Amino acid sequence: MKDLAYLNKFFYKYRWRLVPGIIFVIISNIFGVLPAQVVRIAFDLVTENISIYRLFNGFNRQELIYQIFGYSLLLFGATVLLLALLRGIFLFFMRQTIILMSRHIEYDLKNEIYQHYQDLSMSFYRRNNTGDLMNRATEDVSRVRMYVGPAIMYAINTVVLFILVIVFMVNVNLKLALYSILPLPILALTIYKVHNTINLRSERIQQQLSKLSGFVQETFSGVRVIKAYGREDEIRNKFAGESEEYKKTSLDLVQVQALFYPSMLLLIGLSTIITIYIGGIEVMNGTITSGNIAEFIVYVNQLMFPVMSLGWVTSLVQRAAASQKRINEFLNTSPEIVSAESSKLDVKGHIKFENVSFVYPDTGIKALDDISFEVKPGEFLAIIGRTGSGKSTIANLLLRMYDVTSGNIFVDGKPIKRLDIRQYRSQIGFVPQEVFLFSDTISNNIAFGRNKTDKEEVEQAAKEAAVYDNIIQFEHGFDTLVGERGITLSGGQKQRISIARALIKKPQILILDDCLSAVDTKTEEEILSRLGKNMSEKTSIIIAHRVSTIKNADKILVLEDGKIAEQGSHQQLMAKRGVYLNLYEKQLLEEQEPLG
Ligand SMILES: Nc1ncnc2c1ncn2[C@@H]1O[C@H](COP(=O)(O)OP(=O)(O)OP(=O)(O)O)[C@@H](O)[C@H]1O
Repeated sequence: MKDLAYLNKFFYKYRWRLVPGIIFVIISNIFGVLPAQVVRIAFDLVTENISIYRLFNGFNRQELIYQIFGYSLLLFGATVLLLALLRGIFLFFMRQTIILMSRHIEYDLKNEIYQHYQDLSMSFYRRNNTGDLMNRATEDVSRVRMYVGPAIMYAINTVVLFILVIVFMVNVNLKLALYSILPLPILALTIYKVHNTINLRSERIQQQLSKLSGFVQETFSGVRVIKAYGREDEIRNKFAGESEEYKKTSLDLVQVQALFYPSMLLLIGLSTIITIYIGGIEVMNGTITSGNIAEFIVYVNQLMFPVMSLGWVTSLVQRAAASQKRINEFLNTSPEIVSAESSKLDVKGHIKFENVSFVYPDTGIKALDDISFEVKPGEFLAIIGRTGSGKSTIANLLLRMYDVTSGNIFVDGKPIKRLDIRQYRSQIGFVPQEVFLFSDTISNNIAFGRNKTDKEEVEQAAKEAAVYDNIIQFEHGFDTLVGERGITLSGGQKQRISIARALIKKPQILILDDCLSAVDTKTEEEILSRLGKNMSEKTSIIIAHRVSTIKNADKILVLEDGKIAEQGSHQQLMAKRGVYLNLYEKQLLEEQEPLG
């Protein structure tokens, strides 16, 4: 429950909705209880008037009495209607204040979580899966909303109505009051238990549904592999199995729900019978009137809803507390990478790694071991090495996705930790190994890193990435949608669009992480020669597998198991006749083999 205390700040923020909301609840309940008294008076009037009417049997006054009687009944009916109308109006206001407040809190909380997610570092995203992140920001927030809205509203409603009704009941007759509310605690407890079972089973359905949709999503994304391997039947059977499980859990839920209403009606009926029975005895004893029985029946029925909601509210609060706990877990996670506040930053592009070692915190893998190198503005650094040798890790550290385990990284002579991270990253153009394009137009994908871009800039960037000719061949050109809602691009096209996205930023430091692998050698040369012109004053770092890509680099780092095996220019490394030459000769052989 203490987890829910986090939400108190929102109650304070929206106090001018909450306080009037509570007042409206009280007023609406007063109008809800008063009709019972009107019913009692009307009932007593009926019994009295019937005897008077009979007394005047045979007199012409009887007709007059009949008329007066009719008018008074009409008046009572109209009063009940008016009270119901007033109650309705205040119920409307109650919802307009409290439920509206809950929607505002839901909005604030979602934004707060999303904002916090964005500040968290890469290791957080490695530790937690996307489904879980999404659930906490959506599903859990919805549950919390049920607490700040409906649960609070019905809880106040229940308390107010209870106090009012019990006071009225006890005023009439204490004994009858005690008897008629006797089954209510059993009703509250039953509803609480049943609700818990319903929630438990609903959750199981929800889990099974997520499993089912996850399965369907994966099989549709991997439909090519399924078809190519002829596994349609197996997949269909697996789907049928999962669906069967879903059906079973759904049927379980229906079973409890089917029991819910009949058992509730039974308990309500029981209360009414007790009221009539005990009330009848009291009427015979002359302690109450028959109108009081009618009044009590209205009270008992009025109490049903709050009693039912008591069980419901309790389970809502419990679920909200569990959800808020999960939300707090993430909100209390502080970002591992903390940006330094600094004045305006103009990156020149001088990078220095000094004895840098790095161990991935989540796996404990030592990816870099005592790495030292330097790149000056205007230089072209290439990193080459076998898969898993630590090349992408250098890019990760340079972008400060992680902090080094030991050693130092300097940018323009300053430790990287002392830079304002946002300003620094805004001056880096990074093309990751795994291309990611948003489900948006090609133009918006290219312009992603800039606040404002014009058409010419986008086109220019596309030309520099040698993808312009491909794009204009599409029916909608730069407005072509890519991804799920649009066309599927080839691997090479995707890579080049993501290069254009980095180039449009006119970065001071450009990092290309093995992003020319799906591009043919001719296009690769075209891209590299344009880069050479554009990046003449700036720093370029290219991670590659092919020696041909990096031959013209000012400096080449050859990585082996996280260590620098060799470094120097192509000529220097060839002359060394070591790892680099070995790699070069192997690749040359591979290229010639198909010909030979
Ligand atoms: N996010 C991560 N969390 C934990 N370990 C990682 C992570 N990324 C990489 N590693 C590990 O660190 C080592 C170096 O990986 P890295 O991605 O830097 O290699 P690479 O040289 O870029 O390989 P490739 O050429 O295949 O892209 C590998 O052993 C890898 O398993």
